[in-house]
Amino acid sequence: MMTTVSPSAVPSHLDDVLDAVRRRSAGEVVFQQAVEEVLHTLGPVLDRHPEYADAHILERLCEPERQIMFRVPWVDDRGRIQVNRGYRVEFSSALGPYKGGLRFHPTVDLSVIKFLGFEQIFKNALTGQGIGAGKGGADFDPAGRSDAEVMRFCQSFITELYRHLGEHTDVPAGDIGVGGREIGYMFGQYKRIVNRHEAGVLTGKGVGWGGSQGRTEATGYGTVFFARDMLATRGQDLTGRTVVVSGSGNVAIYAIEQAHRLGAKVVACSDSAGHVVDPDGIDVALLREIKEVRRERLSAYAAERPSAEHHAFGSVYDVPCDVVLPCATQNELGEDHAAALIRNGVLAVAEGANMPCTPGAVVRFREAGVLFGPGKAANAGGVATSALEMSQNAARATWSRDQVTDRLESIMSDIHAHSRATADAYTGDPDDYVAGAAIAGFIRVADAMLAQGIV
Ligand SMILES: NC(=O)c1ccc[n+]([C@@H]2O[C@H](COP(=O)([O-])OP(=O)(O)OC[C@H]3O[C@@H](n4cnc5c(N)ncnc54)[C@H](O)[C@@H]3O)[C@@H](O)[C@H]2O)c1
Repeated sequence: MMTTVSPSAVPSHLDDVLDAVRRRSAGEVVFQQAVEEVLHTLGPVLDRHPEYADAHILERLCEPERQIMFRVPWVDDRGRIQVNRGYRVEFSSALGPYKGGLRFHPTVDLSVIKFLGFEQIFKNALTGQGIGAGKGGADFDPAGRSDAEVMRFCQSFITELYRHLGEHTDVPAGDIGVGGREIGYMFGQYKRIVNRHEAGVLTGKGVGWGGSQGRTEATGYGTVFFARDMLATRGQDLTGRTVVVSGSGNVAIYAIEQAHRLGAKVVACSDSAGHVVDPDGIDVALLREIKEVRRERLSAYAAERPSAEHHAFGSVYDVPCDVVLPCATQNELGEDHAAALIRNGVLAVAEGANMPCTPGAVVRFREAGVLFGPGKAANAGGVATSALEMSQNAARATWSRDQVTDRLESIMSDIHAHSRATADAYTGDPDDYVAGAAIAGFIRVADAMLAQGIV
């Protein structure tokens, strides 16, 4: 029998859920952080909708539908046997097939994959498309590995994971360390095993063989559209603004490109070995050549660009700017960084990465009146465009780059408007995008779960 949770009992209900997560997922620090961030925003919605608590929606959402962990053995170029650990956490299929990227990075563990999968639930719901939520990856480090080693790793990884995938079941994409090259190797092995050219099983494919125009650029472009829309609420725009971007991978590169298109100047970006400051504006063609083709460090950028300086120490967030786009990794922007950015007059922060700002940094930005766009909303353009890729695959259709970018722009505007309106309706503060994005995503998933019964 279900218990009835009255509004006055909501805070203790949230505490109970959080306590259970902490107990069951002991030691999974970033997963707990992601759950706490969402749960802290949900009080007002549970007050108004006791049916969600009565149906134990939160208890169910915090427990993945399925967690898969597996051995990934492979042979390196010197003939030595290597063993990595692979993961796929299938969090929620309430809105569609599990959907979310694969991350290949030495820091990957179950906690990291669960935090990313949990975030994906609300982000994917917010896009308004028919996609559930999942995330996966491995503690494999592609840095310094030859193409042949990366191929053998990807083949071994998918030889185990393929049985859990399918265009109606679970559809992975890229994330840190997984780009077009890795998706190609994994798709090839999947096709070989199942003997079907099932284009919709992975997104981020090459444009010539089932990929969508504009998918590579979508996350970075979408983050900049979101920043532009936030600024517009204060009668401001990006023209002539100084921007700092962290990271120099897929999301960062195309955020820089779109920021330049909209009239801003990006003066700094980073990688895990330092950052570059380029007062003339980052040269995107050179950055792409160094990062996407040569796969070198940012120091190579500074060596070839007279206006740029490379800093192996210090932080990219010490560089004065109007807008900051953290596009590297989780918890990379802490309270001290936020304080430095605020001192230097930052107006807006849009998270291209997932959870790059620590909870303390978010509080600082909000208290200082800085516009803050959380990753769930600001970086949803990537997965939204992955869903467009799935639509094209299902229809055996190919859309033009302009069609895809126009759709992306309108999806990002809808996410922005919906997050803002939801924040206003539940907290009375339309600028509270953190609450607005989480609540809007939560309501869509919760309503689907109520309709689908206890599963
Ligand atoms: N690729 C997508 O479509 C997508 C979509 C939504 C969110 N994201 C998120 O965006 C972020 C970046 O993903 P990506 O796809 O660009 O990966 P990527 O591998 O292409 O790039 C990651 C970048 O971050 C840098 N980096 C990693 N750790 C760092 C550190 N500690 N300090 C500074 N730089 C560091 C790397 O050097 C690299 O430049 C991740 O948080 C990812 O989850 C990606």
